[in-house]
Amino acid sequence: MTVPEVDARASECLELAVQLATRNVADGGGPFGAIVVTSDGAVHHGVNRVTRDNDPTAHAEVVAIRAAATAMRNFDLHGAVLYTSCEPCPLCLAAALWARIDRVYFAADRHGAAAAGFDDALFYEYFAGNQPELLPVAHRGIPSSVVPFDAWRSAQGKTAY
Ligand SMILES: Nc1nc2[nH]cnc2c(=O)[nH]1
Repeated sequence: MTVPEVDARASECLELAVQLATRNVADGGGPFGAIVVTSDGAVHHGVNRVTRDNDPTAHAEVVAIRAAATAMRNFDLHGAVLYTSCEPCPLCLAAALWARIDRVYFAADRHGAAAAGFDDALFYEYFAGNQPELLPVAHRGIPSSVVPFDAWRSAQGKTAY
């Protein structure tokens, strides 16, 4: 069942994300825009800044999540919604999970991104186990690997996340 007010808000927010994405292309950036609406109703913008900042992690969604967390002075964005011009890539989806965002709405999908030359769909294939050669990852369980976790478990006054 759909809730009309929620759906109206989603369309409006997605339109804004798409406008940010389009404007970002005119400004010399990638064609991605996102907003995070936090639990207090504030709207936090993000656009893709990868090439401008030489930061491969500066995807629109990540930039919006960082802006929201900074403004909220909290790494936990429980109660927030992410609206993005394009389906979050695995990096952006992981950022939303770590931020404890409640829900995600997207406009274009990974196949639209692929048609524009972006590897979002390919990286989903990697995580599905279908493209292992893209990035070989090896486990070497050296004995000291447990030391940081032991330190964490016994740390007093830590901030868990
Ligand atoms: N969803 C999304 N996919 C991307 N692929 C490359 N950059 C981006 C981005 O900023 N957002």
